Amino acid sequence: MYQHIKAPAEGQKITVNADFSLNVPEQPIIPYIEGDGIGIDVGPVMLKVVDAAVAKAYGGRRKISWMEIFAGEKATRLYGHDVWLPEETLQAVRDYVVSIKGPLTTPVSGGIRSLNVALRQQLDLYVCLRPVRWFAGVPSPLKEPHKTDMVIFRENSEDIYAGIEFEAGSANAQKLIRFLQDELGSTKIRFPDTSAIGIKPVSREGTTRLVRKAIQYAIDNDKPSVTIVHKGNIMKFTEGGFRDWAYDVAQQEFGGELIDGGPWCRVKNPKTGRDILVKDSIADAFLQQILLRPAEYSVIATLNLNGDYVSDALAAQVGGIGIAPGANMSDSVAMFEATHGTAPKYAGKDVVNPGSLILSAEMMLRHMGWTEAAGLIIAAMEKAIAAKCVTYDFARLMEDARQVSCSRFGEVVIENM
Ligand SMILES: NC(=O)C1=CN([C@@H]2O[C@H](COP(=O)(O)OP(=O)(O)OC[C@H]3O[C@@H](n4cnc5c(N)ncnc54)[C@H](OP(=O)(O)O)[C@@H]3O)[C@@H](O)[C@H]2O)C=CC1
Ligand SMILES: O=C(O)CCC(=O)C(=O)O
Ligand SMILES: [Mg+2]
Repeated sequence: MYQHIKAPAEGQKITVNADFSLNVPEQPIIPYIEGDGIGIDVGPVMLKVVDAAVAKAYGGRRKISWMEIFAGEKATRLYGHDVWLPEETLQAVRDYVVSIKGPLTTPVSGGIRSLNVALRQQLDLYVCLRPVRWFAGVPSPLKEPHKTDMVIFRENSEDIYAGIEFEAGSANAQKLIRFLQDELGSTKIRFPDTSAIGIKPVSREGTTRLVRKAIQYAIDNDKPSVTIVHKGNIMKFTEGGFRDWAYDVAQQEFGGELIDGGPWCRVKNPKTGRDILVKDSIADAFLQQILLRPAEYSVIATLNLNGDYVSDALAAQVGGIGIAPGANMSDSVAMFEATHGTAPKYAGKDVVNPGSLILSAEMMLRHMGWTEAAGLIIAAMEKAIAAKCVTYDFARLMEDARQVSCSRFGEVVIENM
């Protein structure tokens, strides 16, 4: 029994088999978190678009029973002023297997730690999957935006995001600094009295499970390459470890053969017989390569912070974070979410682009095997964009665009199904 979550009267849970495949009933219950800021704008539009696509694709045979669950500011209003991520929300995400969320606010400097990161860590959603591709007609700063077609596998459970940080001047920061100096011989902390300290855990286990998913994705989707993005020249044991362990996965688990003595290697795709090139790139150079030579990159495997930067940078190449979807996944549980944040200045104004959350829902439908409904959403969005009927973010970059509101864009997508 839940305290504030109301389970719908109709519908069943999605369940997971031992091999992690899903049993999806005809009327699955799917939990959703509305989110803070523009969550109130994009959330309802996404729900309407998905319902319309499912109705159109399956003529009433299939239907989603949405179940609102709570996090962020809305949770504090319901559960108490300090309850940002109620235990029953985590439980529902676990129990119902597939869910979707809007953005959640994280204050800078003080205040609560990220609820987004907490959801990922507490549910061990270790893959942050962010596909980036261009839709015809979307305004882009690139001359050839269609050449950007990548899928980011961002490690979602480790790195600087673990939140092991101590404030400058605090007793714990001082204790840790003294330990580093006295016990570990560190002489490199430039201003020990006024330093804040953060710890960056990166493990072989965390790297291996992420890279395994990335290479398997390349195999299943017939992709030409997997690029390991890291800053291992500077952070030798964390980011450098990530690179070395990633190559180990390619060789030891997928039979990768070294090219010219390595470390690049070639994995034979058992499904197609084609080669998958496994290579690496140092993160700063990678950020210029994706602008200058995007066609050379396909599947990207990277650490948590790099993945955060790279996903917004790549989104900009194909229209911005207003249209960039994503998912947080473990082997069994998947939580879909927009790549963008709460954009507070636009909250409640019905102006932002709901495309990112709609496309995250499209990924969700595909994950459930409801590919016909997913296909309808893609085709309808393409038509809306081709007709230049777009929200402000695209309209300001397009000639002769017809600017529409967030909710109207959703209606146009539905009309085009
Ligand atoms: N997963 C999550 O829940 C995430 C949460 N956040 C949180 O969100 C808050 C705000 O973060 P901030 O860094 O400002 O990043 P945001 O993504 O919220 O917004 C940055 C800018 O991106 C553009 N933008 C974002 N969403 C849309 C959209 N749907 N349609 C069109 N344009 C969009 C706007 O650009 P313009 O001004 O040019 O119109 C906006 O000002 C922070 O608390 C942060 O922690 C951030 C990222 C992810
Ligand atoms: O948790 C946050 O507030 C920001 C997260 C973020 O930027 C992301 O997941 O891309
Ligand atoms: Mg981000």
